[in-house]
Amino acid sequence: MSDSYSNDTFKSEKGIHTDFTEKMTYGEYLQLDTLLSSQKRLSDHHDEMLFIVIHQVSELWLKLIIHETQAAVRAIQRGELQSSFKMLARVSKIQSQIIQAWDVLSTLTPAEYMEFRDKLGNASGFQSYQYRLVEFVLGYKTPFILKIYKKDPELHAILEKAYHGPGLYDVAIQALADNGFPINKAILSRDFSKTYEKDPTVEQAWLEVYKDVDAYWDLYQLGEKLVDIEDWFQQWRFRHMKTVERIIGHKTGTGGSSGVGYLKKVLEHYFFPELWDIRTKL
Ligand code: HEM
Ligand SMILES: N[C@@H](CC(=O)c1ccccc1NC=O)C(=O)O
Repeated sequence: MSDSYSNDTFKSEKGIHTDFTEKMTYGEYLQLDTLLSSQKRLSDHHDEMLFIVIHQVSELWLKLIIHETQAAVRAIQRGELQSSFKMLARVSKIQSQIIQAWDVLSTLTPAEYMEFRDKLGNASGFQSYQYRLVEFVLGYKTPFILKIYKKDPELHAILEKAYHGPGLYDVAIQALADNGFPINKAILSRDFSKTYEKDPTVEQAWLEVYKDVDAYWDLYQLGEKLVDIEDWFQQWRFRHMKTVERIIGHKTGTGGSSGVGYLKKVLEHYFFPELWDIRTKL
């Protein structure tokens, strides 16, 4: 199945190109012309290349995270938990890979960054729509985010769809209900465009799953896959915050936020709260 938000196959009106693939080269298949001519520095500063490449690599990995997570949501909805585990495990591996990028970026000194920072204008990672799609599929819905994309109707529509759709945790909670756990009806039919807030029936269900993992092995595996993803996500947020502090200290962000202060605040958010709360109770 193709991505729900991007054009990801070589297609003509007749369908996927097969005649073309016979004589195709490595570079054509990977569209290296486009990919490798997309690193355009705005300054002639040597280190701006590092800055661009790190961001582009991160965006490519985000693309795969979205592809895998959206497919995992659909698999869980179909009750195919085993197949979702494979995709969610892949997501965690990508997350661990993305985090390594901070070590490379940390070789950029504050003085080097300041030599080209003013060229970035008001652009900021804050505007990364793929990052927002990941937050949305993980269930974090911040109302002011959609407004950023008002001037781009196509992008706005993609984000709006994800904003109003169920997140990974919503389908996991539905799986708990489908397996006989008494989940509050208001949670099952909740407005998905609101960030999830914890509920005692969901906590009770996860508690029972975690107390008897042999009886509920699949649901336990699902819970642990979600904990892995949240754990890595928080590590990414933390490394971003620390790398930013290391490079620009407490300067205000180009996106208009307080900078490090804002990034520390976001760290307080939990995606799957009950899965963390139960640790204290087990
Ligand atoms: C020198 C390197 C970097 C600096 C100084 C930096 C700084 C910042 C700052 C200050 C913010 C807060 C918003 C603002 O006011 O601009 C922010 C947000 C953000 N940055 Fe970076 N950043 C850097 C590298 C990266 C990289 C490599 C990525 C990877 C894609 C990234 C992705 C993001 C995202 C997604 C946000 C939004 C976070 C949220 O709203 O929770 N940043 N960054
Ligand atoms: N917000 C950063 C600028 C920045 O990092 C940035 C600028 C343009 C494209 C991507 C960026 N990366 C992440 O926020 C700053 O305040 O220096």
